[in-house]
Amino acid sequence: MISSASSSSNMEQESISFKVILDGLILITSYREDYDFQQELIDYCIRALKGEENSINGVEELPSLETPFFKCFLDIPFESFREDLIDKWCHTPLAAAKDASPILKQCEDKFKIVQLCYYTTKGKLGWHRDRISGLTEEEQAQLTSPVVSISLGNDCIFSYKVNGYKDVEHDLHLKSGDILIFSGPQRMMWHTVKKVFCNDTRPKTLNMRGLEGRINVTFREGTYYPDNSSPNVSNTLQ
Ligand SMILES: O=C(O)CCC(=O)C(=O)O
Ligand SMILES: [Fe+2]
Repeated sequence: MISSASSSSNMEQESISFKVILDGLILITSYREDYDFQQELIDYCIRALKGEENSINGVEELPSLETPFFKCFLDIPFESFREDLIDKWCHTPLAAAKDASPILKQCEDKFKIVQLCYYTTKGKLGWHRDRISGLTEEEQAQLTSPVVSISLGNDCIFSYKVNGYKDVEHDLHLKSGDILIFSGPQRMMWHTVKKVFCNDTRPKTLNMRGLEGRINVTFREGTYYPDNSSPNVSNTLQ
């Protein structure tokens, strides 16, 4: 069952509205309409993706994954990402969501990594859970710390399963400016990016510097670790 709520904040966003999709799974939609706010993050991400952003590309050799349909920096240290953007896009929405979600409030924030991915309009991401490298299976299973995931540019279909890989799937249509938070009981849910829509789904006022696809930024506890236990999964991240 989906419940909606909103919360006031004294930051740039006057009111943050969100849907509690499930305990621990929250969708914030109120950043959608503020195009200047989105553009600032888009500009920063595109500079980083093109190797022009010193705070990210200048620090060290960052591992990246690249296919014709996908480019991803998996391992950006949290402290290298611009601090004001972390406040605006991670801490502020998370604090507002915590006010409405007691389960999220109980989850400890442990942000260490930013993952920045660009999907072309043919890009996809296979079914996976956001496991963290360096942890045992038991430790993975106990993860509850929030993952804050931002969509920018074209729309996509993000699908998830609540009770394991064999469960039924649910689709979410994510739009530019949406923030999805998963944590607590949903921290290890299976999820996928099924489809990225073509160019005309993004707001025309947003400038993607000629890129036609979608950007995803996630703030998370650790570096992604491939999910080898998934049966018949073609996972772009592996
Ligand atoms: O692009 C998205 O919305 C989700 C990406 C994702 O699941 C991941 O990078 O682990
Ligand atoms: Fe993921």
